[in-house]
Amino acid sequence: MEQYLASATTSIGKAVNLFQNTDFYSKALELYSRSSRNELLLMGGATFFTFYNLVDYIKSRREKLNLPPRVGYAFPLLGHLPYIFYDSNRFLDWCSEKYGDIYDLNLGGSITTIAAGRSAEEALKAPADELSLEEGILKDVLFMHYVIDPTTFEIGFEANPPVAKEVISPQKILTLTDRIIRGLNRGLDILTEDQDTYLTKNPNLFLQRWVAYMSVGSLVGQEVETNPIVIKSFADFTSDVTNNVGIFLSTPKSLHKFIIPFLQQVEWHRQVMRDHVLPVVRQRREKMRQAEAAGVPHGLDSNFLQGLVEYKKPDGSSYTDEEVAQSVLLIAFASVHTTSMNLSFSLYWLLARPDLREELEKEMQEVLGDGPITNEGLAQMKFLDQFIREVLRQGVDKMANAKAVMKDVYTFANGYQVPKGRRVQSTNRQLNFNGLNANRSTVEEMDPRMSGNKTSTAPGRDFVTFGLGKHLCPGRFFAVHEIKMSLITLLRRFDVATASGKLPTPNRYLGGMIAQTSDDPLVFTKKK
Ligand code: HEM
Repeated sequence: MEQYLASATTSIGKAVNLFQNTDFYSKALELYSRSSRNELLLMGGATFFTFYNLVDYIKSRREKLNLPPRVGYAFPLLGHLPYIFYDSNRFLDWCSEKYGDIYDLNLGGSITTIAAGRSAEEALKAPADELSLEEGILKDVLFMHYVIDPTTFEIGFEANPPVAKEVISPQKILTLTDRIIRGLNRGLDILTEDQDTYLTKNPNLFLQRWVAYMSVGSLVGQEVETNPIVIKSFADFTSDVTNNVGIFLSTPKSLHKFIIPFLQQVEWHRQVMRDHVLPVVRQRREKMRQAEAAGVPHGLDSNFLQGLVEYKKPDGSSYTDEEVAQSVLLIAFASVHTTSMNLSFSLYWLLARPDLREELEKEMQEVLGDGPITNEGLAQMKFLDQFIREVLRQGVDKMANAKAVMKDVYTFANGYQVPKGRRVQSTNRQLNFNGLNANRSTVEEMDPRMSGNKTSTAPGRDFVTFGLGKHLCPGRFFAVHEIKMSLITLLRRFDVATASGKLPTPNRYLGGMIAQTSDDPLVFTKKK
């Protein structure tokens, strides 16, 4: 044993020496000094995984499965993370070229299967009882089960998808246009404090809140569309959950229960739902009872909350008033961050590429002139749609949609097998850019015209931002509709610029893989 430890220590020592003599070492030091708190926590978390996953690693090597090839050249403890931090585009493109559509990476000791090409499509399309996003991201990474009870999760996965398909279908969203526009104008007035020049130091928070202003009326209902507390809860729920992720990842799971009471804002969100949404659910159900007794239609507006009020479980029963009210938090989770992030990407792309902004403004003038935003006008704005599709394609993670294997073994069509509990991630940016991360990876190369006649809500092999197959995002029509109207409204009402006066970098990558928006402060100056 001692001999083994001595030789292990010597090998680690050699590897460390080797590492210190490489170009990576100076890059790593530079990265460390530039990294944000979240990035460092992410790295810390990954290092902890080394120890957690040791048992799983040894077990999976012993199993007689047709495992995907393991990529070589891993560093001690950090595995392949240094390559991903340093140049994820080149590294992932090289992995695909050398190992094909499926391979295993060591991410700080945690073995993760990376699915590219056809295998990625397969992973994206897999049913949740085989590859589960709920287990792979929501529980494993975001620790959502600390804040969301099992029934609310059930509503999120069983009821929300069919309700969304019904209430925010491509046809139904056209009836929501005026309500969304009212909400976004109201939100803009409130958030810019009606000032002629407004500086936002935290643009992403600004955009999250703005998206909540425009969404609450259409998704929850007109009863709460101007309620500032519901809007704040709807806007902030996701960031209140995700802000704690780095801390959880860097702390052993056995200690989580001690830190939860100090970290979660979530009880406040639950109380808001009880105080402000529960009475709405009760009033609507009462109205429905009265209408049914009188044999007349209830006449209530169709929206997400109403869809859940009316939703019947497979056994014919309904969710309780309280369960329906709490599930609004999961609607906020699915809709606010995703939409505001892509709105943010869009805005920073327009700032980074004045030529694209000019082209969009030209189209706005030609189609809408000084008239109102209409569904007919939006349908004619081809460049806007091409631009948003391209922004959505650019804005995905390089290793994305982490799904946990739920069966004893998940077998891919090419015969490779992945054991239960292992996480499978798909190379979404590569997929979106025809198999190569390197494609259109600079700001200058971003090119909306490459979308041709493909639309921003139609998924495809080269457009997996909304997922693929059974779990394809049913909220995509609503999200794109909101982003389009927000951009037009913002450009019409304000001159938008970075406070620094510099061109921003629209896409950044946390840890080299997770897409992040710019956070350069913005100045909004009212147009006369
Ligand atoms: C740009 C904005 C959005 C993006 C990029 C996005 C992305 C996604 C993705 C990738 C999935 C598939 C997850 C999987 O593979 O299991 C998904 C599912 C889902 N999204 Fe979105 N989403 C957006 C906006 C919205 C909005 C606005 C809503 C609702 C108002 C929504 C509701 C849902 C629901 C309910 C599901 C689950 C579908 C299912 O499991 O069958 N999303 N979304």
